[in-house]
Amino acid sequence: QSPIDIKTEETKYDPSLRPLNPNYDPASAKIILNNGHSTSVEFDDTVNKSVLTGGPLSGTYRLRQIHFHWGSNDEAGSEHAVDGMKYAAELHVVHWNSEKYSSFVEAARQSDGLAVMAVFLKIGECNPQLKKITDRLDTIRIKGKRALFTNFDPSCLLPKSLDYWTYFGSLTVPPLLESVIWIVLREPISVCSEQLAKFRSLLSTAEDEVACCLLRNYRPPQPLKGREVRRN
Ligand SMILES: COc1ccc(N2C[C@H](O)c3cc(S(N)(=O)=O)sc3S2(=O)=O)cc1
Ligand SMILES: [Zn+2]
Repeated sequence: QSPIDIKTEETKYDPSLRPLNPNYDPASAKIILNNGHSTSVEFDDTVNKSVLTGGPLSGTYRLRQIHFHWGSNDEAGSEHAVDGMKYAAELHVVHWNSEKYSSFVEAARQSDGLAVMAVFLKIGECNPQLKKITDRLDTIRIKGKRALFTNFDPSCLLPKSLDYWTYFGSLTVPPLLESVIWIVLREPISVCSEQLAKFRSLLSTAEDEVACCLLRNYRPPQPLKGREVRRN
């Protein structure tokens, strides 16, 4: 299950791991959405226009969506931890194995079906690339709201270094399917408190319900149960 606390001393260098090769077309971006549990940017995944190859992956994984996890304060919010330390937030870039499976839903049931790249958000400078997303959150405050959001390449949210840890895990949201090859980037990107506050102002409730803010949406670390965490 995922997330996990990555004990860096116990990770294993694997020379067979290749460089990550994200190749995204900004035209694939379609909408920005508040699904009540997070905010996501959904991409057109009907063709192999935006894909991730390389790293621990064999074959081509098609970009489906990106979304974020955060906490009620800047001290915690990430899902993965590094030597017990949590970051303020975490970005997930979700892909599915379009080479072996014909749909996302089918891929989500296979152990090699999904590949999620996780990027830590560390409190610091405001992030100008993230601003493109946080500036739109006031238009999708209510659960279920969506807005057009195109011409966006999620590579702009990746750190300089694409060095990573990788392990086999699960979705961190129900139905918690054990179908994810996790690729956790070692270098964080920056986010400022004001930007995080905008995520927390999203509502987990719909129009006809009593308003409730989406203050935190991270799952705590799960037991490793003998799994190996490799690094490139
Ligand atoms: C099978 O039912 C599903 C249908 C759709 C989804 N999605 C939406 C979720 O936000 C979500 C959360 C993921 S995380 N935190 O990376 O593990 S991945 C993901 S998703 O885009 O696949 C998940 C299961
Ligand atoms: Zn996630």
